[in-house]
Amino acid sequence: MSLVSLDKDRIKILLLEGVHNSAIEVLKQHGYSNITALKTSLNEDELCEAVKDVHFIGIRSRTQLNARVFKAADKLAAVGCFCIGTNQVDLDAAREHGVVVFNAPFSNTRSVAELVLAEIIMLLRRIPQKNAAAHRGGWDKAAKGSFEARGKVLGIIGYGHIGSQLSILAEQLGMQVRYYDIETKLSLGNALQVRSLDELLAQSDVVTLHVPETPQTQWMIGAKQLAKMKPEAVLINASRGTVVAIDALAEALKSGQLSGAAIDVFPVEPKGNDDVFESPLRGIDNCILTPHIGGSTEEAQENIGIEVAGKLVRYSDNGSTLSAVNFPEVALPTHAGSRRLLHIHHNRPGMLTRINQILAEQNINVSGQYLQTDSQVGYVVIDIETPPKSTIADDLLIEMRAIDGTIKARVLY
Ligand SMILES: NC(=O)C1=CN([C@@H]2O[C@H](COP(=O)(O)OP(=O)(O)OC[C@H]3O[C@@H](n4cnc5c(N)ncnc54)[C@H](O)[C@@H]3O)[C@@H](O)[C@H]2O)C=CC1
Ligand SMILES: O=C(O)CCC(=O)C(=O)O
Repeated sequence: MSLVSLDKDRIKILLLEGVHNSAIEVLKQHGYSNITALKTSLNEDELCEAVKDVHFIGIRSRTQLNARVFKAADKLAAVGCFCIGTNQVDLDAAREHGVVVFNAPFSNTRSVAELVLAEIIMLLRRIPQKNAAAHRGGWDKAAKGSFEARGKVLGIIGYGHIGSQLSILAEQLGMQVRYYDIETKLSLGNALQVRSLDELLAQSDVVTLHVPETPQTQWMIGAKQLAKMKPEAVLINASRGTVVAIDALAEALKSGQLSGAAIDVFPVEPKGNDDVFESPLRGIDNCILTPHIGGSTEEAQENIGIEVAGKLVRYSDNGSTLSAVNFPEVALPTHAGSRRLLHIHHNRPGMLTRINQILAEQNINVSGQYLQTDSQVGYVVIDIETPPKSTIADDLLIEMRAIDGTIKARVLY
């Protein structure tokens, strides 16, 4: 019996935060049946307990996978982020533990762009406050302060997959698009890139944020930036909760400095649907609050489930790391007729020599070898020809694990 490779039904998979059923279907189609799926995220202590025997974990944006969690997860091979953002994962800690992290870089982008487009119209027409008044028995039919989107300036911060799709949709409405991005970008349609954030804030009737969470984007919109926006402009944030200083925004909305806002993401978000949502923005009528649902459509979630589960399957079955966000990328053919060993190590001189020495000493016939490195990590995949039922791959693995500098080594099913 194999010592170190696992039959597929013993490979444990933990899915959190209501990952779509499409993911479970893909995993099952490929023979993975040992799946636990939970609707909520888990806190740090719960995670440290839950990940102990887990080989693959699937999360969305809420679950924080930090260094302590990776330390507790000694069997973990890969993380699937069933979303775009990977800021909730300590990617360096994952790599140091030989854990590959995947995400779904495009599948929910259209959903976010559509929601933002709808919010632009709602905010320019002052629908949030009129809606709130009507619910209280009020009747505010005045046109004052309500505008068409046509001809207005939309300022997009972050012209990536979401920002650029929104740009096209907004032009269909007759909006003039300006954007600010730290990179030089291809402007779509008639959009214009501006040179600074301040320039964008000063020109725009609507400002919308589509940047990742990074040290540079943290609190990039605070009281100072809000003061630079046009009087009565509106602000939309469906990127990350740490990008906008919420207290400053609440002030700007209450004082009428901004005419409205739509916020989908918050510095602290509830763990699951049953938890209470706390925010200084609660109760402010001219603010649309949504529970981080920019990407929550049936279409997006189904596609993300298929995409990320597919990446986990390819890594588990083949060792393929194509499109990993923290790891050297290797696209691998299937390995029918051979056993495949994976060796993940600190990128230092001599590692490949040591691995090949072991293979030579054992007189192993290598039918394929693949190596990819980044500044920190080396990833070697070796296909060997062995007689059926031979345990030679397992013996080799034990020797390879003993090489100084090894982070993780395994033999594939
Ligand atoms: N509310 C929701 O449910 C969702 C939120 N998101 C968030 O939206 C973000 C953006 O998504 P994508 O457009 O797909 O990402 P992307 O990576 O395609 O685009 C991000 C853009 O921001 C730019 N950027 C980075 N730092 C910047 C800075 N300091 N100033 C200006 N521009 C900067 C980049 O150069 C890039 O063009 C994600 O990172 C995620 O955090 C994504 C999907 C769903
Ligand atoms: O739908 C989710 O859980 C998170 C969406 C998101 O923020 C992302 O894809 O980065």
